Amino acid sequence: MPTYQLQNLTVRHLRAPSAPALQAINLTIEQGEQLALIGPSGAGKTTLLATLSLSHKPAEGSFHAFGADPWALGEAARHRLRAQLFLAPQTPPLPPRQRVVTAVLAARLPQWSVWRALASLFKPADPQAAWQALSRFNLGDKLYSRVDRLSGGERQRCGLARLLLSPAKALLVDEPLSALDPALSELTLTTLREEAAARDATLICSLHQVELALAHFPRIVALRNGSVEFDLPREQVTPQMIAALYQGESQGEPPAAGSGTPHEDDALAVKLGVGACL
Ligand SMILES: Nc1ncnc2c1ncn2[C@@H]1O[C@H](COP(=O)(O)OP(=O)(O)OP(=O)(O)O)[C@@H](O)[C@H]1O
Repeated sequence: MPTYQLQNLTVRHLRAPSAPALQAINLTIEQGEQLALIGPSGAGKTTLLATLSLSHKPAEGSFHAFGADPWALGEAARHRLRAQLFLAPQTPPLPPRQRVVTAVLAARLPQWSVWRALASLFKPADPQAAWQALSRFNLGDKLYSRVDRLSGGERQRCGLARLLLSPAKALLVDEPLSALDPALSELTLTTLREEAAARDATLICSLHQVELALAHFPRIVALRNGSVEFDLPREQVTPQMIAALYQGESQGEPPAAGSGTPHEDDALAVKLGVGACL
C-alpha cells in the first residue's frame, strides 16, 4: 500500500482562496521511498508537506494516506493516522524556556499517558534516548541546555532529533539545512536517510540545495507555481530542467536552457539551485 496517493489535488490557503497554493497534483509515493521536493520560493513545497501531514484539508481532488482518506475519517481516527506522520518544520516550534532533553522527548507524547507526559516535564523519562538522538546530529552536549540558548542551526537539529524519537512511518522534513554549514548538511541528510531506511519509513524532504537533493535522493519532485514541473529519478534530471525550474527566480534572466556548452549549463543550474535559497 502506498504511503500517499494524490490525484488532481488542489489546496488553497484560507487567506488566499482565489490563488491555489497547489493545483492538480498527482503523486503516488510508496512506503520506504525517499524523495526530495525542489522548486523556487513560493512553489508550494511547504504547503505540500503540510498537506501530507494532514495540516491542510485539500479543496479538491483525492488524497489518501496509508490507504485511508483522512478527511473522511472521524476526528479520533484521523488523530491516529496523524501519529504515523511526522512533520519537521523549517523552524521547529520548541518552547523557548524548555530544556533540550524535554523538547526532544516530547516526540513521544502521543505514545504516553497524560501522567507520564506530565512527569517527564519534571524528570525526563528517557534522557539516554534523547542524548542518542541528539548525538546523531552532533548535538549531544546540548542535552540539558535551554532551547532559547541554542543557535538557529542547533534548534533546527534539535527538531530533527525529535523526529528520530517519533515512531512515524512517514517523515516529512521542510528545508532542514537552511541554518546548517556544508558538513552538518551532509551529516543531517545522511542521518535522515539512514533512519528512514532502518525503519522502512517514507522520507520526503524539501530542499533548496539542488546539488544535495540530487546527491542524496533517488527521486526528485520539482514544484513550480503550485504544480508538479517534473517527477523523475535523479538520473533523468538534467541541468536544463533545473535551469528552467528556477528561471526568473535569480537576479537577471538566465540564458535559455541548453544554449551554453554542457559545462556552462551545468554551472548555471548549480548556481540557480543554490542561489534560490539565498
Ligand atoms: N498562510 C498562508 N496564507 C496565504 N497564502 C500562503 C500561506 N502560506 C503560503 N502561502 C502561499 O502559498 C504559495 C506556496 O507557498 P509555500 O510556502 O508552500 O512555498 P514554498 O515552496 O515552501 O516556498 P519557500 O521555498 O519560500 O519556503 C505561495 O504563493 C505563498 O505565498
